Amino acid sequence: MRLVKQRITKLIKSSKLGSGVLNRPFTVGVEGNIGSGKTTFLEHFKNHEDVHISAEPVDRWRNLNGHNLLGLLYQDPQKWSFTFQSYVQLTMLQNHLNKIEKPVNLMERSIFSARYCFVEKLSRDGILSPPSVAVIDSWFHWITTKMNVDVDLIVYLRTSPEVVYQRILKRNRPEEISISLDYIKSLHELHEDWLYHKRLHKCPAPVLIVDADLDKTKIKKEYQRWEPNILNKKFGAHI
Ligand SMILES: Nc1ncnc2c1ncn2[C@@H]1O[C@H](COP(=O)(O)OP(=O)(O)OP(=O)(O)O)[C@@H](O)[C@H]1O
Ligand SMILES: Nc1nc(=O)c2ncn([C@H]3C[C@H](O)[C@@H](CO)O3)c2[nH]1
Repeated sequence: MRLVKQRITKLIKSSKLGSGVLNRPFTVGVEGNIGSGKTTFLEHFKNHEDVHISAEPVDRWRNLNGHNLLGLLYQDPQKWSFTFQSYVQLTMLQNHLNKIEKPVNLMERSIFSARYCFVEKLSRDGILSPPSVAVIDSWFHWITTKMNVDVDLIVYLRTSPEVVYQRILKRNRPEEISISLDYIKSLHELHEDWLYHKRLHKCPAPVLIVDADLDKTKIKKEYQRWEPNILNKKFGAHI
């Protein structure tokens, strides 16, 4: 309760731009590796009257004025990763700032995982050059200090790389045919450092850990276990 009080006080004191401080719903960031089940998790909540789903804007990344930026990224990351990350940062910012009427906003990923997991990976691999990372970071810093992109809770769909890799193969998204198990393992370690060990970048909110390796037949109970924390409309009740 003390933590919630602190966050409400921070919201009231915060003079951030963006959607204002008191008309922001209880915002939950659903994070996890590729194929960890984020979309499936959101499906579980999508018919709840108090919940708005902010899906990851993958369709926009696959068609920006006819350009499939996601496809270009995976075909030639050296050439297209800056272009792609620039557009990811814009579209995720738009998701954060969307005017939501409902008390709970469930976001699929966030501006934070784009920076702390994906950009981090591209930077460490030397695919994004230091000047490119510096530009992305400059935008990220301005956005996260001047705009109201706060998240109140993170749900981390924690998985094993081998499990999600099989799911990705089975789902067979055309752009993802070049994804390797090594890439999935690296993204897993970055999620773990950020959300489990909390030794990478600062964590923007408390983290709930969901065992997302559980198969579809068993995972519903795991989702239901966390409903009270996620449907925390008391927090968002003031909008
Ligand atoms: N618990 C589960 N058990 C088995 N298969 C699952 C489970 N959750 C999701 N899947 C399957 O794995 C694939 C990826 O699931 P989903 O699209 O929900 O993941 P995601 O995290 O949204 O992926 P991405 O990061 O690529 O958007 C889908 O084919 C889905 O049906
Ligand atoms: N490079 C990169 N940066 C991001 O910020 C990012 N966010 C998501 N993705 C990829 C993962 C899935 O293939 C697909 C759907 O999540 O998009 C990203 N890829």
